[in-house]
Amino acid sequence: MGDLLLVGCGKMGGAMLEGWLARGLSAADVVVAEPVDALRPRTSGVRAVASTSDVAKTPEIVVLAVKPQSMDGVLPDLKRFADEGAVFLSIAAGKTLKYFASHLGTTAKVVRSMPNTPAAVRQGISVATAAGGVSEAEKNRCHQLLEAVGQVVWVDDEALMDPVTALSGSGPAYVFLLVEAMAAAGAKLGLTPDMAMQLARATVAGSGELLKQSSEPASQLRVNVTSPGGTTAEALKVLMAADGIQPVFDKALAAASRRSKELAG
Ligand SMILES: NC(=O)C1=CN([C@@H]2O[C@H](COP(=O)(O)OP(=O)(O)OC[C@H]3O[C@@H](n4cnc5c(N)ncnc54)[C@H](O)[C@@H]3O)[C@@H](O)[C@H]2O)C=CC1
Ligand SMILES: O=C(O)[C@@H]1CCC=N1
Repeated sequence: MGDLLLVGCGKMGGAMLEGWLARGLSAADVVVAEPVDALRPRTSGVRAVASTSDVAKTPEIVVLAVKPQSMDGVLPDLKRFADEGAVFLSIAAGKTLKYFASHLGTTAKVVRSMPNTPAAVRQGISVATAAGGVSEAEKNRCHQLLEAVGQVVWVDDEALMDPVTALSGSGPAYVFLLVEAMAAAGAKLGLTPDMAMQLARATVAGSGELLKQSSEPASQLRVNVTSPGGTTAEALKVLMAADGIQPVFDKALAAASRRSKELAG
């Protein structure tokens, strides 16, 4: 996949690095810039430095995995790599291609993407969009990096990245909250908290695997659980009421999408 500089080795950067190494990217081809000593990889053979200013050689690809709020601080030192033709793959929420052009130069080759944390177990999904100057071969290189940790979808319309971020980028958090909420509700009905959490966790994980393996749509998998006149139907009357789960998700995703736009900065 060529030589690569990973800027930021936190939750997402670290997960992606593991995926790349597992996929056969040579450790000798990766440099990680991460100011937090404890987060710098130690065992993989990857070279790690505290700051991008310690990196002299222009990498083929620079993966930007710092918080959107840290981006202004990292880009000035990286502009020298943009000037030398490096391709930038950003995973930062909100940060637009226009933003990168204003900091790295209008000819900078930038791909904006949005992965999600199931990348840590190579079950992620990323959506990506490329600036005009990025060649098909360069897009392919970015595709390979994202594909090492899950599925990849490309879009031409960058405006879709805000709803994408709200749905799949932030989405794992909604699913984990669902586990917490189901466990809490089970405990209120008399289960011990431990047992309620065990049941909720296994139910969501198992349902996810069923969804993954089945060719049936989610709506049919739901129907398959719902015996006429049975227990599920009673619960779904509550969840699918006009004031049930849909308006809550509508509001939640709209809020996340709005925040993604605000982070454009
Ligand atoms: N956590 C998630 O679920 C997802 C996060 N993202 C995006 O990924 C990016 C990283 O997010 P997380 O991994 O969650 O955050 P994080 O805080 O775990 O990782 C960011 C890392 O960047 C490092 N950093 C800060 N300044 C730096 C600098 N000057 N040079 C090099 N490294 C520096 C920090 O020490 C930290 O380890 C964000 O832009 C976020 O929007 C995208 C998709 C999902
Ligand atoms: O919460 C955030 O801003 C990041 C982007 C998507 C998931 N986590």
